[in-house]
Amino acid sequence: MYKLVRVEDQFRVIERSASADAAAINHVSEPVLQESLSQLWSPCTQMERQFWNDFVRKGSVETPPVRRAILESWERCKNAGVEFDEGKCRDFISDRDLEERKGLLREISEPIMETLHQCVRGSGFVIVLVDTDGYILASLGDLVSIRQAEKLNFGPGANWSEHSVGTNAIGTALTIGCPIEVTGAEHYCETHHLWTCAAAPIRDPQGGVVGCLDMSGPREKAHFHSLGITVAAVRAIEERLQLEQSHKYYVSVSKHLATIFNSVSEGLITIDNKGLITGINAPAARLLMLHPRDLVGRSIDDVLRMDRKLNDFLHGSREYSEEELLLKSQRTYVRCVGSANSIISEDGSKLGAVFTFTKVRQASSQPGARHESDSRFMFKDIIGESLTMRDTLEKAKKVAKSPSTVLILGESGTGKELFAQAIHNASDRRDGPFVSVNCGAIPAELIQSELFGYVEGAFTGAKKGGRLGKLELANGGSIFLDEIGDMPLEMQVNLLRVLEGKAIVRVGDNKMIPVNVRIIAATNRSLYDEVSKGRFREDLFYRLNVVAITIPPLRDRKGDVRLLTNHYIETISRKVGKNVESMEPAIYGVLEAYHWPGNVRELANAIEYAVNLLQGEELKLSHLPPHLKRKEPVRTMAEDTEIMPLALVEKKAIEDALIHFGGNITKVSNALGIGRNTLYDKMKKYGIRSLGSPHSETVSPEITE
Ligand SMILES: Nc1ncnc2c1ncn2[C@@H]1O[C@H](COP(=O)(O)OP(=O)(O)OP(=O)(O)O)[C@@H](O)[C@H]1O
Repeated sequence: MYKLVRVEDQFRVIERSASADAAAINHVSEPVLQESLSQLWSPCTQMERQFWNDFVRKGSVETPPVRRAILESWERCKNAGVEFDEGKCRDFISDRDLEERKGLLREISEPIMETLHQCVRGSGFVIVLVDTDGYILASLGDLVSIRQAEKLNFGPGANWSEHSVGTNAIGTALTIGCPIEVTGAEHYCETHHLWTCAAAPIRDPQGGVVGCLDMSGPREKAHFHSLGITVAAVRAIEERLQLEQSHKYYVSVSKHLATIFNSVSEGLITIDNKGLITGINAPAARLLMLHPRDLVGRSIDDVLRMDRKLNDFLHGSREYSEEELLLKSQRTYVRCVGSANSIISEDGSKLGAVFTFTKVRQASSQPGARHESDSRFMFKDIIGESLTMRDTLEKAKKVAKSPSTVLILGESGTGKELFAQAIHNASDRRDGPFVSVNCGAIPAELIQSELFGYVEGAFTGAKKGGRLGKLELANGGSIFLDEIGDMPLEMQVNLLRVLEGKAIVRVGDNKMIPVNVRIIAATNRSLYDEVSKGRFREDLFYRLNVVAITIPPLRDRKGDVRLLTNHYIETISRKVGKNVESMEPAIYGVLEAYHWPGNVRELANAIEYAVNLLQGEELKLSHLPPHLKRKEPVRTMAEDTEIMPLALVEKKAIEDALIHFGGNITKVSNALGIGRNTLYDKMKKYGIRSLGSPHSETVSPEITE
């Protein structure tokens, strides 16, 4: 196979093997070329030249006329000032420009050009691909044709449009937009009269001309099939272009779909008609606590245990819309609301299905319990820059990363739940559920089923199908047990079993169900106190008290009052649609002086009160709740002191010391200035239980001698 290569403005013939690369290129010797040329390329006959002669010399053609398309092309060439006695191309683009123009068209066309060349091999033809402007992008052919082409600069980078080199199949096909063959003296330039060429424009799928394919060779070899072969090759190129465009479109649609798929907050799973998972988005994978990588290609039946209705849908064609269901993967249970839709082909057959679901977020039918709360607070949402708050935040952030159980202590309204959410959201369980339960608000007789769930028929009034408990709902995430100090004693032992065995048994059942839940408990009571009074199990206390975080009351971090005030003025005024432009400076003083028994919650309420009273745009002292401005009555020592019988004072002193030293008898006796035996005697006398078992002083390593 031979090719033309351009060295500056000179073309040279090279030989290129079929598996050509640069190293396999040889220059062709001159005598070999000359011999081949004289054998094949002969001039036109007088007859053939007559019409051309008439036109270029006399300006018109007499009978018999040449083809109309040719004559029109000649007119265009004449008007464009093309020299008929020229024909050697002088218009080239740079190599860089050529490289840039090659692109997809050349990539697609080259194999087809090679096939075409194989078909006409030995007949002296050269196959040429040009772009839409007429610049040759690639050419290949037999030696003689390539040699002949070299004389005309008919090679890559040369412009073969009509206005550059006169009437020729390439330029004319591009101009008229349809296939054409131009032979001998039909060419406008005399030097082209030795040639015959057939060219057809190449169109993209939208019908625009993107280039042209040409087959040129010696005039005597003109064959009425040449144009047909060229057109067939062009169709093959056009089909490849169409395929390429479809592929591109498909890739772009897939990318769009993938983005939509992963942008929605709902869980989304797609399956094919055999039930194999074809896609699963990140929220779905998170809810099921599985990795998408492990799911695609697997049968949905192996991955999920679904309720019967969904199962019927996936294996039949029943509509399934916004129905509540329980999804079970090998790692978790999720109570969801889901819909499923079939993907139907044009012929009505089922191609697969799309299944969407969101986790149930509903208020509990039981007081004090939420099935699941939005764990939307993060550490960054906790306002406070006082030293104590900074220390507390520091500790909580460290704890968040560990898997340990956390006990949050603090007065009401200090932000215990806020911290619990922030800990969950900073832990590696952040993608799992956060379930909040207020143990103090659930009636004792209901707490068991609330936490552990129940099976169908467990008791009168039990729901059909049973119900999941909070611990199961929190599987894979965290459960926030608020007001843990209020949990009934008999329930505490069950919770202890969960902590020890990491499994639950639903009410009315005897099957152990493994659960993987991090417990974050909170209380505003002194659990030491509760333990010593026998109201809280000591063993549970130690299980929960692995890491304790105490949130300081607002009165101990006055520096944060101003920050919180500004925060609440901004958020509350936005919420109620008021505009607070300025504030009487004395407000801060009053707020900082107040003792805030209700902590941050009380402050938020006070600001809400003030903003609601606001008329105009300045927040005034008079808008604050009156009780904030009242001075605390100054009490005398005598008034302040509660008079108690001596025995009670002694009892209280022992209890307080036991709580203070966490039950450490030696420390307590030292602090009270009495011996250990005396301490035991007094504890017995006043009926004070030690924090340890009856036989040992303590049961916990944390409370030792
Ligand atoms: N440091 C803080 N920054 C911002 N908001 C806070 C902060 N502390 C508390 N809050 C807000 O105060 C309110 C009470 O907080 P939270 O419910 O967490 O308190 P709590 O200690 O759990 O109360 P309780 O013991 O009564 O259940 C919430 O609206 C919370 O967003």
